[in-house]
Amino acid sequence: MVEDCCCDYETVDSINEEVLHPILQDLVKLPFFRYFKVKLWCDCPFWPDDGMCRLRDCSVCECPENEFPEPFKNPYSGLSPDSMICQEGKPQAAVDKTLDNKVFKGWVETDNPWTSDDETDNNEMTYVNLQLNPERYTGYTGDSARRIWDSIYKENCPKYPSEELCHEKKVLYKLISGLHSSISVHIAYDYLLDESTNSWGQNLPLLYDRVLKYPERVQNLYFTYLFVLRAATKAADYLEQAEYNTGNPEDDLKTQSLVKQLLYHPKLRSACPKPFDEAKLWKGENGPELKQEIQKQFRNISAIMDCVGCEKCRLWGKLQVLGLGTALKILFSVDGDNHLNQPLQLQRNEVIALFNLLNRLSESVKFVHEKGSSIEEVIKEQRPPTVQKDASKPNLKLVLFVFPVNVAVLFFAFTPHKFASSDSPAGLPLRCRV
Ligand SMILES: Cc1cc2nc3c(=O)[nH]c(=O)nc-3n(C[C@H](O)[C@H](O)[C@H](O)COP(=O)(O)OP(=O)(O)OC[C@H]3O[C@@H](n4cnc5c(N)ncnc54)[C@H](O)[C@@H]3O)c2cc1C
Repeated sequence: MVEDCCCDYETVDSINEEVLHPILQDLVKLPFFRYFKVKLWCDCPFWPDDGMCRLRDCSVCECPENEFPEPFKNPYSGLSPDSMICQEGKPQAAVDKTLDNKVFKGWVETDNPWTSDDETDNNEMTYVNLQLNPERYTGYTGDSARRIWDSIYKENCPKYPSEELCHEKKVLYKLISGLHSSISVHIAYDYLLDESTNSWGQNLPLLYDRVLKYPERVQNLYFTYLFVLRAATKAADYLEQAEYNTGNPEDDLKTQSLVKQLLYHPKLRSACPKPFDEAKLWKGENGPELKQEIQKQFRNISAIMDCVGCEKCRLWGKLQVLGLGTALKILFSVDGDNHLNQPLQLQRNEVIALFNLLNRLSESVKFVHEKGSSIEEVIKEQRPPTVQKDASKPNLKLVLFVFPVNVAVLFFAFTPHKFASSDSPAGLPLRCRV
């Protein structure tokens, strides 16, 4: 069984491959799920942006005006001619959020207590076509990337959950770790293998080194997938009735039908009816305070996304953290005061983030499942020779082991009288036996 969940790994793999993955792949290509509204401007509240991305691939290609759906647009402010071309990292103002209310039946501007995004800040928002900006290797690495992950784990969800850590905090840790695994899997799946020829492909050693080598990271990936899946199925009635209006009636009908197929699929409903049991959380005496605390930590993580120093990583980081925040909002509506009877209200962007996150996790689970069993053999063949042990370099472990032994030998060797023993066989001094 996936820990804390209600399904086993084999079932997850089979429903993912047979049901969820194919539907999600079609769904995210449709206009409704293709466009994500995001503030790409990096206004990090914690550190100035010092992260430099090496590749052109880390900048986001924004949408030309004629591309994104009519009902998504602000009728009062046209796009500047600048936004007609594919830009590198220039945020454009092109969004009017008030249209959400008209386009999406029953969708209002509700705050999400789990995230820090200020959606009313329309002037800085831009639409991005996710299909043009795949999540893949960008070259973002080094101190800036490391600092983001470190601060997420150290300050907002402890890295190694100890036995005393309460169940709810472990859940937060596992969600972040699962998301981190999924990001690494996507880097490995679509990697720049040769910069000079611009050739892209799978990097299996990286998949192994960053994810598969650590069973806990794989477990957390499956956990996060089931958690988000549970949120989507819990909100099935709401999501089924929503109006997916982008001004393309044919595509919009298809969107609604695929959402329904996904959430009510008989195989999913019978094999894994409740992927995660949220009712077990916040049960202790201090449940409400704990919820407030964890909400605050998650909001912090959401704010840290503004510090990601590579635009495309920031886009996907923001989207996926919003997706997780949406799952948390659905499962633990609505705020820290336990207003459980409040009707669920989601923003369009939250639903877009939820399904795109589900799709990312589904892709990661599929790739991990496909490569998991055979990977050790494969990477042995693929590892470049430089990775193999270099005989000219000392092996640190061996040095650390041999050094004290050598010292001991020398010590015995040069103090024969003290350690010579009459009981040693053949009267040899003890040093000879060493
Ligand atoms: C929000 C965000 C989005 C990013 N998106 C991209 C992207 O789209 N493309 C891209 O090329 N790079 C992206 N990066 C950078 C990428 O995640 C790595 O930071 C980078 O590739 C350097 O990797 P690393 O080997 O140093 O380890 P990192 O992945 O940076 O990990 C740092 C440390 O965290 C721990 N750790 C690693 N994985 C897990 C896990 N699953 N669970 C728990 N602990 C773990 C390990 O101790 C590891 O040493 C993103 C970074 C962030 C913060």
